[in-house]
Parts: sequence; structure tokens; C-alpha cells
Amino acid sequence: MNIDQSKIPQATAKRLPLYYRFLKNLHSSGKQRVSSAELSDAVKVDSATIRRDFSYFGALGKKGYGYNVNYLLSFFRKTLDQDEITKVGLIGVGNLGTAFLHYNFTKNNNTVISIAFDVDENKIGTEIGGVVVYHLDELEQHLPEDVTVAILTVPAHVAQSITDRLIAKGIKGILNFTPARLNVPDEIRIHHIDLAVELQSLVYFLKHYPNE
Ligand SMILES: NC(=O)c1ccc[n+]([C@@H]2O[C@H](COP(=O)([O-])OP(=O)(O)OC[C@H]3O[C@@H](n4cnc5c(N)ncnc54)[C@H](O)[C@@H]3O)[C@@H](O)[C@H]2O)c1
Repeated sequence: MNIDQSKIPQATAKRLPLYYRFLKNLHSSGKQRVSSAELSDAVKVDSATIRRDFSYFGALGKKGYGYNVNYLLSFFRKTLDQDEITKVGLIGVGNLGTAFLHYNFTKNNNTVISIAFDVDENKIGTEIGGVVVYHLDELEQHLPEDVTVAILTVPAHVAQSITDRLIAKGIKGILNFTPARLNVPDEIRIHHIDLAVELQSLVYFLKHYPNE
């Protein structure tokens, strides 16, 4: 089935990796089908939302049967490009950046940080989690063309100028951990991650929806 991915709402698209991870576990434990209630329980998304999400993928689920795990898995693999490895560049090998290099997403999916940059001479030339750290001055020279995504874990005041250079070099998506609001052309995608906001939202939900 061909699915026009631009028709999948963003909120649904954001839940895909969550579903994918759980289905992969189910698959490796030998399960062939799963109900929306089971999924709901595991990924903590209500089952009406799951049914709506899955209807976008043409997975309608049958009453009393549930969803076919293999079908869903192959769909997610294609949609999330899990058959391809997405290479990621990391800029800023400090507290956060170092943690990401050690973690390097190996257990989750096929994204991998393949190169890192910093300006600290003590870090240049070292290898962290198997990834070599280059000087930012060498960004244009060393950032490979197949790296299309970057993670920004630098101080906020240098974030915009680095972003401009990354875009000039062909980066299409940036996961921004800095507090800086970045100006980018429309075709560049920025996801901004702020733990303080996430925590506040958690506290808000605990306070206002304590029983859900
Ligand atoms: N989003 C969040 O939830 C969250 C949480 C903590 C920190 N942060 C932010 O993430 C960023 C990194 O935090 P941290 O604790 O890892 O900081 P850090 O100071 O430990 O690391 C910053 C790194 O960037 C390097 N750097 C400085 N200027 C650079 C440049 N021009 N080019 C390349 N590298 C450069 C430094 O040498 C250092 O290694 C900060 O902007 C911080 O505010 C965000």
C-alpha cells in the first residue's frame, strides 16, 4: 500500500518511533498480533488515538484479532527509514554531547552519530564512543555529504552562526538542545528540545490530571 506521508499528522508521526520500538520487541518475542488495548497499555497512548493513528497507515485492525505485527513493522521500518542508516553530526562535545556520543542510539534504531565537532583543543582528535572529534574550523572540510542531520549541544551564543554553516553544508534537520531560537529557511526542519519545558509539562499533568 502506498501512503502519502504528507497526510500523516505531525502528532501521529511523532508517535511512530514509540510504536516501532514496542512492535520490534513484540516481534522478537514471537508475537504475531497485538490489540490496540495492549499497545495502549505498553506505550501509554489511549487506544482511540492508536486506532486513529493506525488508520493513517492503512492498518485498520480487525475486531477480535487486532493488528498484524509483521505488517505494522514493515510499514514502520519503511516510514521511519529504518532500512537505511541516517548519519548524524554532533556539534559541541560537552556534558550533553559526550553523553549522546556514548549512548549513540545503537539500541533504538538506525540513526548513528558518525562525526563530532568542538573547539576545545583537549577534545580535538579524541574518540568518544567510537566517534572522532574534529575542530569546528574543519566543519566544511570534514562534514560528509551523507550527514543530513545535526545535533546542537553548544553554548547558545554560538548556535546561530553554526546553524548557518551547517545549512550551507547541506544539513536538512537540526535537533537543537540550546536555548537559542534559530532562524532557518523554511525547508530546514528544527526540533527544539528543552528539558525544563518537558519537566514543567509533566508537573502540570500530574497536578491537573492525577488519575490518568
Ligand atoms: N535542552 C535541554 O534540555 C538542555 C539541558 C542542559 C543543557 N542544555 C544546553 O545544551 C548546551 C550544551 O550544554 P552542556 O551542559 O553540554 O554544555 P558544556 O559547556 O558542557 O558543552 C558545550 C561544548 O560546546 C563546545 N563549544 C563551545 N563553543 C563552540 C563552538 N563555537 N563550536 C563548537 N563547539 C563549541 C565547548 O567546548 C563544550 O565542549 C547549552 O546550550 C545548554 O544551555 C540544554
